[in-house]
Amino acid sequence: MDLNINKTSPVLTDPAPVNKSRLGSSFPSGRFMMNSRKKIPKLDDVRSNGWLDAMISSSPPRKRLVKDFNIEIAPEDDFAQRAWMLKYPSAITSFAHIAAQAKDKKIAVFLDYDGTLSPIVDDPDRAIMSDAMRAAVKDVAKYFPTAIISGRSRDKVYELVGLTELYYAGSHGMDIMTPGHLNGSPEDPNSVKSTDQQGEEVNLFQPAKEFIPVIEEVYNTLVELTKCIKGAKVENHKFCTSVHYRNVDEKDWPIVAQRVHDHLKQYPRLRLTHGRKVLEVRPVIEWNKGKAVEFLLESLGLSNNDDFLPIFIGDDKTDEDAFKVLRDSNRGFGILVSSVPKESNAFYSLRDPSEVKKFLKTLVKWGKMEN
Ligand SMILES: O=P(O)(O)OC[C@H]1O[C@H](O[C@H]2O[C@H](CO)[C@@H](O)[C@H](O)[C@H]2O)[C@H](O)[C@@H](O)[C@@H]1O
Repeated sequence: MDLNINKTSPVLTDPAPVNKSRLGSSFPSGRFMMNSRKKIPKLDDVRSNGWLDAMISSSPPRKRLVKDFNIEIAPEDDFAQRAWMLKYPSAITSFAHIAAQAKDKKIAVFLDYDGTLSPIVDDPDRAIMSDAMRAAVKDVAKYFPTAIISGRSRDKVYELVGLTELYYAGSHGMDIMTPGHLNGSPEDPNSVKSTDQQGEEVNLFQPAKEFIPVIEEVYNTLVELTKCIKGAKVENHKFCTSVHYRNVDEKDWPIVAQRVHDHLKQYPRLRLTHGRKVLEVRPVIEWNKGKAVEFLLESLGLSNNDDFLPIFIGDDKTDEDAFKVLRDSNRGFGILVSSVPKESNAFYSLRDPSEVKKFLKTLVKWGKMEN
């Protein structure tokens, strides 16, 4: 299949947020928000379409160190933080409320990886989960069906987590593995039988299968296009590809953005989304982490609202799709991992992976009492 025929711009579905304070930009933030009837805009200059601003604001500001006193202060004022915490209360201090919601139901746990189970670090290959976190996740899986849904490739996230007790979905949910005995969706052309690392029969659901060659092609070209930009790193996740700029000098960010945008103009069936200091190239298909949660709930037999309470814990924009599915369908809820105020479709919050671990341990204690 030729995905390379139309020479118009890639379709962007995530409008880039505008950070006016950093660049003094006055461009409207919704400029690239579009529906099928609207004309696809040209992406001629990343400065003028908000994407550069989005790159700058894509990671929470670091805490400021007051050198003389050796103390850290957060850039946000206390009042804003407290107001935000009222809107998104801590899942730890609200645990009694969560337990009350879960009464007579079985909890299903969905976890993001980067920034949730492992702290954000400069080198994506060194985003290692601590042994204590691994033990907490393993314990959770003893009491509750547990799945990891990551932007990374499924193989990579399995390698990092290393627990056989969990379900795994990689590439933002475009690669889902479920146990073979669950039958899968035999009629669905996106479903295939396979075997896992232990040789067990599994079902793979891969709704973006046809994009594998084009993602490979784009990955290879993006590696070439960014190889002379110091600090840039491109990852191939099989169904999507990421261009990291966390370690690129800020003055070179426009070059990264421009090269990625320019290259994608020739791929109308690919879109660009934005994570934490990373640009992500994804197929234009109606699939995301929210759809993956729905798929897993359905295929694992957990979709009856009266019996199951799904919880999704994540830190990034792509996790919002899952939070939204849970909020809109009024079943379960999202927990946003963030130490700074952010608008979210989640109901609760946790500050960082260490609080995620604490929450998971609390969940296990409660699970033990209930079982
Ligand atoms: O859905 P996730 O599991 O959260 O994956 C999202 C992206 O995570 C990784 O990048 C992020 O974490 C890196 C390690 O801490 C960090 O260096 C990078 O700046 C973050 O964007 C992963 O490398 C990406 O490919 C994933 O898409």
